[in-house]
Amino acid sequence: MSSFPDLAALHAIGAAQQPTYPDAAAVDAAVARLRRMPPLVFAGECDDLTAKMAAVSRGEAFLLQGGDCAETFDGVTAENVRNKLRVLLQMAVVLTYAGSVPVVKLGRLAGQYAKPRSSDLETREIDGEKITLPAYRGDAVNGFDFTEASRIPDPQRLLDVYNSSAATLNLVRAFVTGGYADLRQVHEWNTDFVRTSAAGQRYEQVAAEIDRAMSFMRAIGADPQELRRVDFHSSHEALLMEYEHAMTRIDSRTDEPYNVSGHFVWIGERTRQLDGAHVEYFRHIRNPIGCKLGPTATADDALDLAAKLNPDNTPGRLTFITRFGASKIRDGLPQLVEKVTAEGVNVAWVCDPMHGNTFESSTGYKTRRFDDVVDEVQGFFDVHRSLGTWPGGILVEMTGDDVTECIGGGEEIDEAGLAHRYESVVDPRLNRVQSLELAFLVAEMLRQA
Ligand SMILES: O=C[C@H](O)[C@H](O)COP(=O)(O)O
Ligand SMILES: C=C(OP(=O)(O)O)C(=O)O
Repeated sequence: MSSFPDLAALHAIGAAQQPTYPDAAAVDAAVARLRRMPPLVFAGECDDLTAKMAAVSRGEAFLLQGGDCAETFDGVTAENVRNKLRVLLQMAVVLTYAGSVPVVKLGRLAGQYAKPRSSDLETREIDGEKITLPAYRGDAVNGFDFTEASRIPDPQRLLDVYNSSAATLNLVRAFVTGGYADLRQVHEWNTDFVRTSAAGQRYEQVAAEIDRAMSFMRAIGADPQELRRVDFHSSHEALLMEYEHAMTRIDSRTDEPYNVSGHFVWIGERTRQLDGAHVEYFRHIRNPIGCKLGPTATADDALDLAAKLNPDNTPGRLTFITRFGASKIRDGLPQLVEKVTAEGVNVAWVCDPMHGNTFESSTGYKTRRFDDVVDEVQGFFDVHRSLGTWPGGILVEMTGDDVTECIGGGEEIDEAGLAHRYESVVDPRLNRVQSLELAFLVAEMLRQA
């Protein structure tokens, strides 16, 4: 493999979805500062996750990847991080217990601050006048406020991404190793609000069964450490060349480059061009990586990407995250899986049931139907079952709060109800009850798989 390219070489190739910074000297200063910062994750931890993803690709484990569509700097609070983690832990318990499968837990957090956009511009009508400004590209790039000043890309934000990710990851590490993720807390994660929902009551039954199993284990003198903590890793879309390149370090053990801003990083649907800068960057780093595949991806695209991103065919290195949309997955996915499998390519298949199912409600909100999300996951399981391959996991945009951003679910949120608490700055997330409901439905699919 050729040597790790410098930033200028990547830009010369052409990187899609990058901001245009007005002040090049300020960008250089931010990048130089980032290059001196300590890593947020260790290369050895990334290797551990690669081994876990290899188990996923072999059909021995299931991936649960979840978190906000776009993290915000204001959202870095203990309450917000804990709420998100709590729902992810609940979902993992449901999948592990009801689905009877080991679950690899991966937060879409501590780095998910940059967003690709369909359009470079956003137009709003204010006091009868149409105003057009640069689109919001995530807190890593510019501000959400709809003002000219706020929408100017500011490289100082790259340092804010580092600091916010460090704070989040620090708290997550404390939660998952410091007792909060102890399985004896399984009831505590079921907050009052969720407990009163149908999914919460179902969860309570699972929690009671786990309690009984643990009492039994204690009675026979077994109290394994694995019950007191969980392995939890971080992930984000590695979109911004300046940030991701500056956060890449040569591992002292192996002399290989690793992205040390997150354990798992992925290439988005809009930046997976085979000859583009993102694929070029990703082929050099040694982290476990993902690549989104949408409805326009062909089986040959998937094979070409696998050959370039994982030439040694290392198990666990590459995950294909498919995001077709509920109406397209049953027609589109089989040819990809069939050909990739026939060629003996090692990948984990993961379903993102969010990004192919977005539409604008009559009330003007970007939303998704809970039923479409479930239907896409069901289609994903159906396709894999018919081909004898393993449906390796799900990637969901979710939050630990009671937002009203997706339509449907047991709470029956309707289009009018979206206005009640719509907080996402880009795409709609499942709220905590919808997330738990989805976990029960997927556990059922897993049981049948
Ligand atoms: O999260 C994914 C993308 O960034 C998002 O769907 C793009 O949204 P847009 O079409 O509103 O730009
Ligand atoms: C942008 C995203 O998805 P996609 O690249 O699949 O559109 C995302 O997961 O945030």
